[in-house]
Amino acid sequence: MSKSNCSDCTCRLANEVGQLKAIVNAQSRTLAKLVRQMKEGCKKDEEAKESTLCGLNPCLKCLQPDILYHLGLNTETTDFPKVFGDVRFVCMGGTPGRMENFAYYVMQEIGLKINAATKLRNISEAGQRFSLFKVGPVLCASHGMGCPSISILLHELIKMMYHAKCKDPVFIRIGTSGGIGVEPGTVIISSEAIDGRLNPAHEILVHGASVQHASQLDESLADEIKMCHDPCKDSYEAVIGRTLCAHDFYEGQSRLDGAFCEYTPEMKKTYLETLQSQQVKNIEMESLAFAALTSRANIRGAVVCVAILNRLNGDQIKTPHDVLSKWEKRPQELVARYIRKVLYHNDDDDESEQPEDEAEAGAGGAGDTQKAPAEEAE
Ligand SMILES: O=P(O)(O)O[C@H]1O[C@H](CO)[C@@H](O)[C@H]1O
Ligand SMILES: O=c1cc[nH]c(=O)[nH]1
Repeated sequence: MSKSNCSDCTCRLANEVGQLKAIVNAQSRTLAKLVRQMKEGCKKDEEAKESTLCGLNPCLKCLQPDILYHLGLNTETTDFPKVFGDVRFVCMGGTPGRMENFAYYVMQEIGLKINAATKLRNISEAGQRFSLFKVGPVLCASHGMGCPSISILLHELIKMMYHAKCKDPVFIRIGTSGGIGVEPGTVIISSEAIDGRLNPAHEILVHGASVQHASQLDESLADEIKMCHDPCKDSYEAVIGRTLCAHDFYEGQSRLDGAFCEYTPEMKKTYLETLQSQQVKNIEMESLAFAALTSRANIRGAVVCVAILNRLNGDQIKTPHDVLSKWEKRPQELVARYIRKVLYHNDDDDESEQPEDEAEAGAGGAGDTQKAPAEEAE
C-alpha cells in the first residue's frame, strides 16, 4: 500500500470512529433521558407538546381535514404528529435532484442508514409539484424558481409543522446565486434579503393593495452556519452578506443576455456597483419570500448559496457542469455539518440526541422509504 493510500485510509477510519463515537454518545444521552423519565413516572413529552410557531391563521384548527394540495398530503389520511412530529430541520433548494442528493448526503452525515435495497421516498409525489424527502429529523424539499413558487411550498410546510406540533424547527435554503464581487465558488450566507430597490421587505398584493413583510433572517443562525466553515480545510471562502432577491433571472438581475434588454451596459455597471457598495454579496430569486414567511411564523431561517459566477465579470454561466455540481455541494456541506453539530455535539443541551427509532432501525421509519425497483437494488 502506498503512503498516500495509507494516510487516506487512516483519515477515513478516524472519520468513521468519530462518527461512531458521536452516535454512541448520543445514544447514552437518550438512554439517560429514558431512565430519568421512568424514574419521574413516565411523564410523556407529547402531552405538553404544541407547535412553537406563532402568528398563524387562526382558522387552521377548524380545517378538518387541511389539504396541503401541492404537497399531495392531508391531515385526514396522514397522521402529521406521528410522521412529521420529530422534524427539526427543513432544508430546501431549487431542484428535486439537489434535494434528493442532499437527503442521502445528510443521512450519511448524521449517521443514519437505510437498507441497501430501499430508497428514500418522495413523500409529496402525489402533488406532482415539489419533491419532499424525510431523513430522521431532516425534511428536504425542492421549491422551484422564484418567490411565488417557494411561498406556496412554505405556506404548506409551515402548516405541516403546525399540524405535526413541531418544536422550534429551523428552515434553511441551500441554493445557487450570482455573486457580486466575490470569487465564483464562494458560499454566501445571507444576513438579510432585500428587493431590487434595496428594501428589506417582501411585497405581495392582497385584495389589490400592497402589503410588505419584513425579510430579516436569523443573525445567530447565519453565524452558527458560518462557524461550520473551516478556512484551513475548506478550499473555498464562506462570507456573510446581504442578498438581493430578484423576480427574474434576466432583466430583474440586470443581465445583458436576456431575450429583451432595454438598458445599456453602463446602466448595468452602475447598478451592480451600487449593490456592491451596499454590501450586497449575491443575487438569487427566493430569499425575500423565504425570509418573510419564516420570520412571520417565528421560525429561525437561513439562506446559504454558492455564487456560480461573479456578476461584475459577466452574465453567462460558462463554468463546466462538473465544476458547478461540486460547487453546488458546498452549501450542503456547511448545512449538514451544522445539523450534525446541533444533533450530536451540543453538550450543554440535554435534548441533543440520536433520533431514537432511526438510530437502531435506520431511516426507514413511517413514511421515509420505499422498496427500490429491482434494477436499482442491484
Ligand atoms: O439554485 P437555486 O436554489 O434553484 O436558485 C437559484 O437558481 C435559479 C435561477 O437559475 C433561481 O431559482 C435562483 O434563486
Ligand atoms: O446569476 C445567478 C445565478 C444563479 N441564480 C440566480 O438567480 N442568478
